[in-house]
Amino acid sequence: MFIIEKQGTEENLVTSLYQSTRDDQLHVSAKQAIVTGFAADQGLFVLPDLGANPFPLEQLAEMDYQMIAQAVLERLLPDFSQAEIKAAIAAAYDHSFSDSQITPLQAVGDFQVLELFHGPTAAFKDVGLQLLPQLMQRAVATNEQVMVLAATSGDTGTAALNGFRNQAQMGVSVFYPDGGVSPVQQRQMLTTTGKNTRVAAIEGNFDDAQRNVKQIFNDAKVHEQLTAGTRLSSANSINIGRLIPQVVYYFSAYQQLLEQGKIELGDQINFTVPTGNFGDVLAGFYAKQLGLPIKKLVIACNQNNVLADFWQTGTYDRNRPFYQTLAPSMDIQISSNLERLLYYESDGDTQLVRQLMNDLDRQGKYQVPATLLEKLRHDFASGFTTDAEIEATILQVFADDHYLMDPHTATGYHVMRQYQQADPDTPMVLLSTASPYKFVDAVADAVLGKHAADAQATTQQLADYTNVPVPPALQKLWDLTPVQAPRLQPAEMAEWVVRETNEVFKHD
Ligand SMILES: N[C@@H](CCOP(=O)(O)O)C(=O)O
Repeated sequence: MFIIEKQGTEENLVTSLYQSTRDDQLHVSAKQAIVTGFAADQGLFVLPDLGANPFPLEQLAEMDYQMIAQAVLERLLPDFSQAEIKAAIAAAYDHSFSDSQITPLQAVGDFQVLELFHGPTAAFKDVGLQLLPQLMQRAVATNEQVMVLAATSGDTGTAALNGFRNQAQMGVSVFYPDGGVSPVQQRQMLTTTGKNTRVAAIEGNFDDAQRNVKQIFNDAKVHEQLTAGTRLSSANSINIGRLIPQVVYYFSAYQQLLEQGKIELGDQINFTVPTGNFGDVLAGFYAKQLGLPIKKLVIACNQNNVLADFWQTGTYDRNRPFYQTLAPSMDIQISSNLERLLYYESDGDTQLVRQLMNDLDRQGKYQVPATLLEKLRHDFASGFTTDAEIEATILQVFADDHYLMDPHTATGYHVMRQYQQADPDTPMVLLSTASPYKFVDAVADAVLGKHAADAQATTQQLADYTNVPVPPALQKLWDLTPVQAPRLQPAEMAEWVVRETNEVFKHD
């Protein structure tokens, strides 16, 4: 079916094709999948056989981050040449991360934290969004231009703006829920500007923003009004080019555990992953399919615990109250990437996936067959953390281990400890998704019992008290002048995209 094999030449002659999760006849190449972002039938692009060409695990101990990335991308993006992948990786990671390991693994007390926040915007999204523009640049036709849309609950927005800012042939438009992101996240977005960047606040939550962005991709009227040669794509993890770079840090974590002598090659390990849109934890599933010895991926939700309930009951039901929590980047009820997992765990049953997604659209819920639920439970466990537990966790971990966690990482920590009661012996890695200074109010409330009226003052107080350094990008935030973001109704987004996209590309 799909041949994923190197031919020994610089040119990658592979013919594998991506397809939609909802239609096995809708085929595209990896490059098309990245430039398009989202399938025409509203499905997500998937490479059907992830395990066809396993990662060379026996070589992992000798690899640095860039080499691991090369091996992962060659397997998952088969129509990119080795040279294209190498150049994209170098451009993405050689200078923009403050740690040479890119995603360093820290031992904290009796557990390991994979720190994913050493990129330019201090969140894990940088890992994908430093590389996606480089991949897109090598995939887009020379006579075309791409406006990349991002719905954000805080972190994706800034990382997308930073990654795509001033990239030739590309623009980026970000939609964030008004009042639904932290003050630091908002300021980051409003100060990360370039001539091809646009930001708008929307009246609604992340799900409203994401739903409308998805509609815009396949809105014929929008496409008719765009300047000729303009395409739309996505900076969210629905874009396979955003998700695949995240697979790399699972291998990197394993490599660092080997290097530190904490495991031997072949040992199974667990990961706990705070997740909202399901991209981060799905990347772990991809790593497992490529051969990484992962026993369990533990999904950590905040009070918006639709995923935890799903794993409990087999029913995904978004008909429930939407909470604004202390972990706002995970304030999401429609976890888009779960669709990809349903595709893989049902052995590529596109008809079933289409049916479930139709149920979700029409009734706001779906139920999976018992056999599928069993498979999901085999690979994943789940749990959730309330705001009160997030605060208590931040305080406790700081008091016990002098490690300062952001609220999303604390969400993960709490669920990780619950899970470890059932499996205390398998080595566990907790993914830390963002710098605590992106959520200073919540972190200061937990550690200091209060926060100041403005986030800059709180940042200083927290840094003085904890001695944990503020990432440079967040330190200089307060010297920059924010732009004013328009406030849109979700129904106004399409018209705004047309107008701003044509404006961005009018001189190209
Ligand atoms: N949590 C994100 C929003 C959606 O996630 P993504 O991984 O699909 O971009 C955010 O903080 O913006």
